[in-house]
Amino acid sequence: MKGLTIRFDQVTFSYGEAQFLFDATVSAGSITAVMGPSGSGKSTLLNLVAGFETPTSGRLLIGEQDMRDVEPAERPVSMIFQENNLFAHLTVEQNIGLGRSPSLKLTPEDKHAITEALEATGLAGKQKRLPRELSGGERQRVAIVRALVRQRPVLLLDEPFASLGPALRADMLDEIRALHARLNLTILFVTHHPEDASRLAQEVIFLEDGKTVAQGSAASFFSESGPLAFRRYLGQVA
Ligand SMILES: Nc1ncnc2c1ncn2[C@@H]1O[C@H](COP(=O)(O)OP(=O)(O)OP(=O)(O)O)[C@@H](O)[C@H]1O
Repeated sequence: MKGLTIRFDQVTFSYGEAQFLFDATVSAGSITAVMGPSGSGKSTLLNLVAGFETPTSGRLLIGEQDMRDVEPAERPVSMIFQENNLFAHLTVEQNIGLGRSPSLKLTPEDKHAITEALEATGLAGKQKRLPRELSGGERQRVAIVRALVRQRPVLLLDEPFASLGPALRADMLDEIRALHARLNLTILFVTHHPEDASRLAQEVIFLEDGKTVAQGSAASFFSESGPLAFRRYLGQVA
């Protein structure tokens, strides 16, 4: 699998009064943190990539393809949310199986891929459990496995580890990094935690008031010459 470039070419959108203008490029195979104050539009940006919302104007490209008429299910994208990623009445195995086949008609090849993914992520032995019989961290791990067996080149993470404690969050970030090294996906992740962004991200996109106001390497963002708006957000300058 190979990650794809995501391009926001003057993409506009609105929720009533809330107006958005996104202009940014996410390089193929990179890990990019999407940061900004609460309400600045981070989830909205991800929802546009996933196709849950449609731009009013401008173009959104994944790879070379304009996503205008491409349904969410057809997009080369998987998304993981903060919580409620899993169906409560389905087992771990079935929840992951949905990543391969929405009707759960699984081929031997699908089953093999699922078993392999369960083993690679330390979930082997738990495949018959229901989500409520797992810890919060394990549930998110199942959501990650389901996204991975889908084999889509773009992975969107909307604060997926926000409800986990710091040590577990750090472990999960390390897992994401390992998966990225193995699969070379394009990963776009929303976080409120600067330490998570500096731990995982190569690039940062910073939003304010519904706009992409700065973009650059994580190294430059977290240096003293980082964008002023970002440093203000971090509380490093008045
Ligand atoms: N479905 C919706 N209908 C109407 N307004 C919405 C909807 N979703 C989001 N908004 C508004 O759009 C703006 C941006 O919301 P969004 O969730 O993208 O921000 P965010 O940066 O992800 O915030 P947070 O960090 O708090 O999760 C907010 O003003 C929000 O109230």
